[in-house]
Amino acid sequence: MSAKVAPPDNDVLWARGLDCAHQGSPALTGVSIAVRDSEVLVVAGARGSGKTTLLRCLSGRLRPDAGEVWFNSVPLHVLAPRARDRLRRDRFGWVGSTPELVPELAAWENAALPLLLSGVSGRTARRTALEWLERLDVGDCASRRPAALLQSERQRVAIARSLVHRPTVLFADEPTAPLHRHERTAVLRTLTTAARSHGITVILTAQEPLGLPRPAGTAAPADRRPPEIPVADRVLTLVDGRLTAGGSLSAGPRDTTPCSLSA
Ligand SMILES: Nc1ncnc2c1ncn2[C@@H]1O[C@H](COP(=O)(O)OP(=O)(O)OP(=O)(O)O)[C@@H](O)[C@H]1O
Repeated sequence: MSAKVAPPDNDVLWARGLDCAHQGSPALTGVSIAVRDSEVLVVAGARGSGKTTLLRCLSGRLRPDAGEVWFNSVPLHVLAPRARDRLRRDRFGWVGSTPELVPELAAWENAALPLLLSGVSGRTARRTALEWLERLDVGDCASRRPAALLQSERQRVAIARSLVHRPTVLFADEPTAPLHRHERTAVLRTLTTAARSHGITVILTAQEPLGLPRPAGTAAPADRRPPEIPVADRVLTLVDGRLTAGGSLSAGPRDTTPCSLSA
């Protein structure tokens, strides 16, 4: 794979022509995407449309069969495994749709892991982890192990862990999937508000219709409209492994579709 052209300066993450197949079945075909610094981007799509595969390729977890992925001026697609792992540890955060916590560690230790692994002192790591657990309404779970927590509490701990080291980019793959419906908006709001206040770029996947903007002209009258919570600056849609909106790398006005989530 060639790596001759660096991405534009204002894009923190940039990919071109991504192809990725699982056991011969194409999951991504010719996907190009440019992610701006500090934006909250939703990648929407039906089940099996390729959202997880795209996030895994963009975050260096999975090497695409073809195409380029750049993080700032670093070509992730040709980076040696050790350098890629270090970059993922220090600059990226990941939270998936099921919480994967270390069973032997308390909630605060799980949340503090990215800091402890990068050499931050135990005391600072603990204090910072506790702040994030409080922010995610699981401060009182700090000393418990994952087995003693509800699934929704475990997921909040996993979200705290994904943000604790203030990553440059947070990859959030359907992060509210294990939560009850009434908890989802609050957690999404906490996640996106925290990311915005720390300048963290977020790429968030959602199944339709979650996260999609209301079609033009179909807004309910203001007095009957549920409260809307700003989630994303932009929404891109994947259909059968192809981006269908806003993913173009060509020059010109960018897609700036705002996105809200009805509570
Ligand atoms: N490890 C794998 N082995 C085989 N096929 C896979 C694997 N991972 C994904 N696929 C297939 O690749 C396609 C895209 O899957 P992917 O998980 O990226 O989609 P998705 O939009 O995230 O779906 P979901 O919302 O269900 O998580 C699907 O057809 C899926 O069945």
